[in-house]
Amino acid sequence: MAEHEIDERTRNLQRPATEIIMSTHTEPSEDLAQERRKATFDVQELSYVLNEGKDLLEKKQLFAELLASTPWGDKSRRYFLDREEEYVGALRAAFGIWEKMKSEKLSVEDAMIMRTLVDFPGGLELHIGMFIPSVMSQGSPEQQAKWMPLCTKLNVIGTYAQTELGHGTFVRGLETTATYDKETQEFVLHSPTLTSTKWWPGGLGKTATHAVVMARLMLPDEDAGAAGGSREGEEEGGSVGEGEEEGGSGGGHRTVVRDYGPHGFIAELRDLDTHLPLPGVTIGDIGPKAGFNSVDNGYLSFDHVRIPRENMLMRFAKVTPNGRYVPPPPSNSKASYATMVFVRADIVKNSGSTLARAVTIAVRYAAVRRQTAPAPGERELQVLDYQNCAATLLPLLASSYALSFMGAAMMERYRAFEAERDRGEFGGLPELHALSSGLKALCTWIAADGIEECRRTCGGHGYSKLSGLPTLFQNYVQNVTWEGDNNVMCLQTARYLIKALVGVQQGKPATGSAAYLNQVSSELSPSSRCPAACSDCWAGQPAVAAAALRHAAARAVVAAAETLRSASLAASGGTRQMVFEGRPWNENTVELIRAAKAHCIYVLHQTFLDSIARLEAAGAAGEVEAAVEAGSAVSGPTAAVLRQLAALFALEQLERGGGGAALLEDGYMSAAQAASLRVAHRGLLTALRPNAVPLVDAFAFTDYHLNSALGRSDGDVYRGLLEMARGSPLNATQEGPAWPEVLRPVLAARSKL
Ligand SMILES: Cc1cc2nc3c(=O)[nH]c(=O)nc-3n(C[C@H](O)[C@H](O)[C@H](O)COP(=O)(O)OP(=O)(O)OC[C@H]3O[C@@H](n4cnc5c(N)ncnc54)[C@H](O)[C@@H]3O)c2cc1C
Repeated sequence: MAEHEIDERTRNLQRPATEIIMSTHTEPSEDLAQERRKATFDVQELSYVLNEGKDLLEKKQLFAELLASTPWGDKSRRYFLDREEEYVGALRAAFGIWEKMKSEKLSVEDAMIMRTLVDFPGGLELHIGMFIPSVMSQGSPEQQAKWMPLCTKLNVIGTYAQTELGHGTFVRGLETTATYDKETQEFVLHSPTLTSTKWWPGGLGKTATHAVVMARLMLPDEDAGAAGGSREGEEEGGSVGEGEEEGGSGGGHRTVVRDYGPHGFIAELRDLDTHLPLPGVTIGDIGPKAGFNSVDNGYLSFDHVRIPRENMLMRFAKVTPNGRYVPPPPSNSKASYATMVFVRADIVKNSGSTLARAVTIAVRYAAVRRQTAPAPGERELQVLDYQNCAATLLPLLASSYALSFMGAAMMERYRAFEAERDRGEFGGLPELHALSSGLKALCTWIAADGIEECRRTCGGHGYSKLSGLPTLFQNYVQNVTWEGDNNVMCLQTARYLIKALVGVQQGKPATGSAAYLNQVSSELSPSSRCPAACSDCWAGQPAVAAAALRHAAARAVVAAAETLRSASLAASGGTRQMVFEGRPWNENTVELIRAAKAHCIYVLHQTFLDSIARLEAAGAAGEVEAAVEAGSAVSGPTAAVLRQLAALFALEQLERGGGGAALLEDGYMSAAQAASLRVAHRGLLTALRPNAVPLVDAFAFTDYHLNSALGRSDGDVYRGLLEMARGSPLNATQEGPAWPEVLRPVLAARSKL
């Protein structure tokens, strides 16, 4: 930098101007410290609840320090990487964790914590998240014995290739085929159309050596061949395929095959020494995406590629050496439902912590960001004190708590189900499956939309990647699509709810989260009215808001069922039988999705209230200290704040989420009650404001995990921005990379003017 000397006269001239500025200047760190002094509850106590106890919380903090000191875990350049660097860096991080796991004998759970903290999704995601689980859940004992050691030693890297260019949601429509050759006891994998090209699988582009490929199983149909024709509509296969051998004439021989639908096959894609694609395999990266660019999502097609018979995953369905199909036992569908429930419960769990990260960043920043002095000479206001900012951030804070409690409850329910399953009981599975599907959708919608709202509330600095929010959103938003598009997920829940309602009407009680449908006739009777007598009731009596959400859910389910019933009339030939497919279903999906959402909102709120009651009851019992450290108890002041959050969550759904409008239309709520609900909502914003920063602190995210200039726990946001910006590759030289060849020639022209 050029020498810059300042003489004393210049300094003296300027000094009074600085004094004017400093008279109203504030230190962000001091603002944040001041916010923390306002807490009305024990932050640490709540941190233990949100982090599953003191031990786990301390472990996370220790891991964060350890990871920050590794070259592959260092995040200082994270926001400046180009695509290639991101891809390589994310893989290095994944291998780094894998090495640590071995060298320090860490558990899988520890490695998963590290993976969350490093927060660098890479080419190994699908190996861990889908390939290994597929081998474990769908592979026979022999297949597990063969593939698992290779997987855990990283001798092979796998992915899961289901989605194709032409099909995702409709799995039965996949076009990749696996045709059995009895003579060689091999399957021939083939992509017969452009649209059968596999598209999207993570790690497929440049990392994976193997994939579990979902392909339509085609077996020779001996009977049809002998008869010289095809047999349509038979049980297992569903449809019958018929084809001429490649080349047409082939000695005049015709192969007749039966289509048994999609099955999983392990296919080797790349040579293990050279990493080049094997003959007949076309493979590559699908290019840049809205986010998640450190992952090499890929494309793949097969040109008559042979794999051994043993590579079909055969824990359930089997193909014998002579090409006979052995169908899966009925327990197969239950097992695969159970796996889906687990994955979706995990997504629900992550939705809470992801939204909480965004809210932590935005609330801390809004508490130190000051704009607009109320009067000349006064300090500008913290933007969190503007009601519009509070009205955005505090309900999102409430949602992050609602989602976190829901995630913990879903996991608990899944574990309870596992115990039942081990006793051979599957009765609770349909309800759990329906619930996890709808909650997957609702929670990921709330989280994804919430992150973006947090970003907008941070003004200009929220648009900077250094805030952490753009990357968080870009990487998270895919959750509304993958593992089942959210609308399609809601439709699964709606189907369950309507069937449960029909069951109730036929005298079969609904159970679990849908049990409220048992009282649907009294709930929706003309005399059923909202009990809120004043605005204080909405905020202070949890049962009032809970009743309103329950009524909204019951009304939405009944409305969807009535719509479907009348649409079904024509399709069912006037029998009044519900039709759960085809036009009656497809032309009414808006009402059906609405019903699923209303149900899940009710469940989220109810779970929030139940969790608080349980924590408070444990806090009032003996052995409190141990229970608090285990994260299973809170004291009265903490429970009181949590109840305010639960109330705000409910009122937000009623006031802004559309639930209230439905209740007005229904006649359950009067115009006066709607007005008092609004007053109560605004009152809760004021009541929760002093605890805003303590409540985000309770999530106890480390600065390493947040990687945000705006979310720093010390509040020193402007220094944070400057420090991080200095790392920009554009700042590597003072004149910048365009100077020599682009800028200089243009600017040099000025001397010729
Ligand atoms: C980041 C990312 C990673 C992925 N990773 C993998 C992977 O590793 N392996 C893999 O195999 N796949 C992967 N996928 C693919 C993913 O699973 C699918 O994109 C997803 O299941 C949605 O299917 P689709 O793309 O066919 O959407 P579509 O089904 O085409 O959806 C388009 C629209 O139609 C609506 N719709 C579709 N069907 C219905 C219906 N029956 N009723 C009502 N509405 C309907 C949807 O709601 C949506 O609005 C990934 C996708 C993404 C974005």
